[in-house]
Amino acid sequence: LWSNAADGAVAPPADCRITAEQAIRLWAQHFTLHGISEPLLSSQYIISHVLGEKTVSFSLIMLRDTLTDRERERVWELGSKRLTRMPVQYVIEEWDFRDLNLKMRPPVFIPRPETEELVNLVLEDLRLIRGESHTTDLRCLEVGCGSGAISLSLLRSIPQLRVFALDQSQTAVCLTMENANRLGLQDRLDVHLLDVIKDADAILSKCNPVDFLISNPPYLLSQDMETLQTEILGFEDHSALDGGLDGLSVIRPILALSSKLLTQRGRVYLEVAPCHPPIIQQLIEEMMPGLLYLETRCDLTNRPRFCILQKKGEDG
Ligand SMILES: C[S@@+](CC[C@H](N)C(=O)[O-])C[C@H]1O[C@@H](n2cnc3c(N)ncnc32)[C@H](O)[C@@H]1O
Repeated sequence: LWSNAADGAVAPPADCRITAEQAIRLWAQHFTLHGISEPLLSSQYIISHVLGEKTVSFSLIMLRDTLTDRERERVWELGSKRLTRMPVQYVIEEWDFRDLNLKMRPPVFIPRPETEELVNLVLEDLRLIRGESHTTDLRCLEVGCGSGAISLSLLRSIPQLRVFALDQSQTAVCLTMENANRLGLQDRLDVHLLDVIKDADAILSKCNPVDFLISNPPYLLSQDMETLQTEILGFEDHSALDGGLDGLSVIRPILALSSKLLTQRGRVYLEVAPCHPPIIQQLIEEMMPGLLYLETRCDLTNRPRFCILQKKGEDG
């Protein structure tokens, strides 16, 4: 079953009858043998994808009988890609984020579960501030939109929302637009190729004012980059991850921009590293008189990962 093709990929077996369940087991074993992380899940995602099932409904594929020749070839083709340590999300070119199915393309950052928590937190906070009011329009800026996961989730959940999304990567900008078009959410979204460090004036002229700003910026300390998994280091855009010496190289300009862009009492929602909340709070209290540090929230594993800030009103 594992004869190697000339390019090192695993060749699909000829004349082999194999069920979906057997294929899952076989590939999970093969991944384990080659030190691939999450071998069983990788195998399940690939085979579900090839069979056109939603990534979550693994039990359904157990009911499937023998794979067709085409399906088997495709499984072997995608399995071979995973053997190169390519993340499974890039292998199957799709990933679910909350209730959205998004196209994935290397090296655009793969959305993580913590960011679903960030979106939930924002939706809950907006409900508390605005009540159930559906009449007033809302405007939001997302810095570093990647595949569009955050912006598109917010647009799907809030019908009165208009989003300005920006990213310094052309591939990310294109992928966000492609995902918006696939989901029919493009009419309330403007996506710009802009760098929050270099293009503050352009951002102010295109997106001003906004009711809230949201970002999952690159926040890893450069020294921690080398501890990342081969899957991440070898395939994902490093500028989506590396936040410089103190992890704040993109967060600082976001804060500076916020005080200029936000409407009175407008909010900033940030996903950050666990070491960042007290540093950001101090930065704001000492250097940014227009902003107020409201609170730190923890993720599901109880690590302090989200910061909520507010622009001060005229009365302070
Ligand atoms: C951690 S990823 C988040 C992507 C997406 N929001 C998500 O949560 O899946 C950070 C994103 O910020 C972008 N980025 C990094 N530096 C930036 C900068 N200076 N200006 C604008 N975007 C930046 C990266 O290209 C990347 O897409």
